[in-house]
Amino acid sequence: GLPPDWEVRHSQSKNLPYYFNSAEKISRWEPPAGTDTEKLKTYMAEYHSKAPVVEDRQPGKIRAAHLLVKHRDSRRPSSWRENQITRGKEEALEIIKAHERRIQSGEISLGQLALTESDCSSARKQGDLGYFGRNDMQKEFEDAAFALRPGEISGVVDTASGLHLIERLE
Ligand SMILES: N=C(N)NCCC[C@H](NC(=O)[C@@H]1CCC/C1=C\[C@H](COP(=O)(O)O)NC(=O)[C@@H](N)Cc1ccccc1)C(N)=O
Repeated sequence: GLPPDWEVRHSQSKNLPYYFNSAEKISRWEPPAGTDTEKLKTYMAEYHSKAPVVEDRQPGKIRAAHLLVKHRDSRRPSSWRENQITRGKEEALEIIKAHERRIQSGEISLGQLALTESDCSSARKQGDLGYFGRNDMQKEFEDAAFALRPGEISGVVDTASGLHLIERLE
C-alpha cells in the first residue's frame, strides 16, 4: 500500500520498521503521503509477525568482549594484572598489535587472550562485557562496537582507559 519506490525496512538498532524510498535514497519513520493506510495496516500486521527476531535481549543493545591494554596515561593505570602500570602508550600499542596479529592469524581467540592479557576486570569472563546500549561506554568504544557486525573484531580502539580490541558477540 505504499507509493512507488517506497518500501518498508527494519531498523536493527531501534527494532522498528521505517520507510525507505529506493529512488531518492531517503528514509523516514512515518509512512509517506499517498500510502493506503488500510493496506499498510494489514501488511504491517503480517510484517510484525515475521519481523526479524532482534538478536539482543532488549532492542538497541549489543553484547561485546574486549581486550584492554592500559598504559601510564590511562585514566586508571592499575589493573588486576599489574598494581601500577608504567608502560608508555607506544609500548601498549606494540603489545596490542601483537595480540591483534595472533587473533587475526587464528592462532588464539580474543576471549582466550583476554583471560590472561586484558587489563580489565572482564578478563576473567574472557573480556565479555555483557549487553550494553548507547551511552553506557566511552564514546570511542561505543562507536567502534556498534559499527561491528556480530562476530567481527575491531582494530585498535583508543579510549581514556587504554587501548582496546573489541569483538561484537551479539
Ligand atoms: N557494562 C557496563 N555498562 N559497565 C560500565 C562500563 C563503564 C564504561 N567503561 C568503558 O567505557 C570501558 C570500555 C569497556 C570497559 C571499560 C572500562 C573499564 C576498564 O577501564 P577503567 O575503568 O579501569 O579505565 N572496565 C569497566 O568499566 C568494567 N566495569 C567492565 C566490566 C567488567 C566486568 C564485567 C562487566 C563489565 C565507561 N563509561 O567508562
